[in-house]
Amino acid sequence: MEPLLRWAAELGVSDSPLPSSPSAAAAPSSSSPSSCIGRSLVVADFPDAGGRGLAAARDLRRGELVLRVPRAALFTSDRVMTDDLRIAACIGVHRPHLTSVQILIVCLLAEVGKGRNSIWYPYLSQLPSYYTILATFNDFEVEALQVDDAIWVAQKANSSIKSDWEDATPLMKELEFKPKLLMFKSWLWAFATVSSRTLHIAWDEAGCLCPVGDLFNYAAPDDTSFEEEDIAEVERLTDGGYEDSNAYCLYARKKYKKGDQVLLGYGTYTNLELLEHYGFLLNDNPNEKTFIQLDVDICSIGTWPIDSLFIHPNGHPSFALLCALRLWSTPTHRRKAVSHQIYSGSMLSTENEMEIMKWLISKCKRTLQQLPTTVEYDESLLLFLHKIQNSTNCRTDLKQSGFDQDFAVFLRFHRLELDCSDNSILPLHILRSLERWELAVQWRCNYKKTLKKCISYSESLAHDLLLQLNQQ
Ligand SMILES: C[S@@+](CC[C@H](N)C(=O)[O-])C[C@H]1O[C@@H](n2cnc3c(N)ncnc32)[C@H](O)[C@@H]1O
Repeated sequence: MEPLLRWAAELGVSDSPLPSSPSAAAAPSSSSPSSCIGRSLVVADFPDAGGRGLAAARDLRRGELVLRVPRAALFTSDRVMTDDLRIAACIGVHRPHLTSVQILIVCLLAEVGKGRNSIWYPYLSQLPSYYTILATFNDFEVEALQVDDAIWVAQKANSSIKSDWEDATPLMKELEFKPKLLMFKSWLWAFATVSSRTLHIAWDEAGCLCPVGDLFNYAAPDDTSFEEEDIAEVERLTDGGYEDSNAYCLYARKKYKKGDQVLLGYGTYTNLELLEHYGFLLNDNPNEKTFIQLDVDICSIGTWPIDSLFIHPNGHPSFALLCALRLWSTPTHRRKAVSHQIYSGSMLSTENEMEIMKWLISKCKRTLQQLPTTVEYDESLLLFLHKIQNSTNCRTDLKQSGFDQDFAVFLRFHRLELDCSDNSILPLHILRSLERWELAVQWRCNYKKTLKKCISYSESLAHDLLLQLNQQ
């Protein structure tokens, strides 16, 4: 990490507030030219929240500038092409048939191919060696998602990246990439790097790679994290962006105590989207949306977009889903008469609301029954998967777990014998597959928990409605 921080300092990356800021004068001069950070941020490990990340080196105020990355340090395709005219010439010929993301990936792989001769080497050598985005899931791991929609998203992600790779291969051959860099595996690695680490810039849809700035881990944007009393007009409400000062500027979105992890809000993603683009998910994601299979007549009944028809993490149906169900459960000849009431979000009648709750209960129960495993099973499997990844004696741990059958299927998929030798540590590719399997189980388990919450919520509401009916 030190070579990266030194290299970044030479390029002007800095976590020091601008000299005009009063706190700059007051802050101790702890950073040295050998590192671009140390005054506001330090690199730290957060095993339960993203692994390597950035911690506050001192108490940070909300809205404070915490990192400036000048344009000279941003990895963009135009920068690579300005520095390497051969790459620029080849890309120029193929550009009309390629997207900006494909071009950035080719530029990234071209620089990786230069090894130590690349001016980006200190940065490239600190990039993760593997990723867990959905497109990297093998068939076993995709199957473990269990829910058709999620399986479809994973398969589509993989096939679309494969097709991008095929389209860009003639260009990479023209650039005389080494055989290893021409492989789909390398393309997938570069795609995942771009997907999970780029920041938005106005002049390139693919975004930019931002050395050191891409060490911030993610927290779901959640308005409740804002402390009203801290809001001053001059303070920033965004995480950051490319500014007139020709630098990417990143700000603290809230107050941090020294040692806290400083987090960025990458956007409002559901867990499936987080998994698809970033390769992780949050058990407590305020932006999670749980979709259930809805008949066409429900989906098309009103003007609500299909992606607004979902269940919230607390089990409540979304406003649009509730409205759509109210309309759908109204006899056709009465729909026009009640549409004003429906669109304003009002309940139509106790009977109508009861019917909807009963429908939700039965729909969620049927969905859960059709899935091959229960929440309880998934929870124990998660404990086992966690344990086995850290195991120094997998045979014993396996025997005690009760998951030997599942593990046998997993190993058979990888063409490995079940008979792990005594105190063997599992091979690296198996450990990585276990990590992705765990993510798939975590995703489906959260999905099922939300359906169970929806059942409880609907049952309790139906119970209250029944009491109201009886009192009438
Ligand atoms: C921009 S990088 C952040 C730095 C990264 N941890 C590293 O070591 O380079 C984004 C990646 O960090 C990980 N990550 C970020 N936030 C996370 C979180 N809250 N939980 C788990 N992983 C997270 C994911 O792998 C994600 O794709």
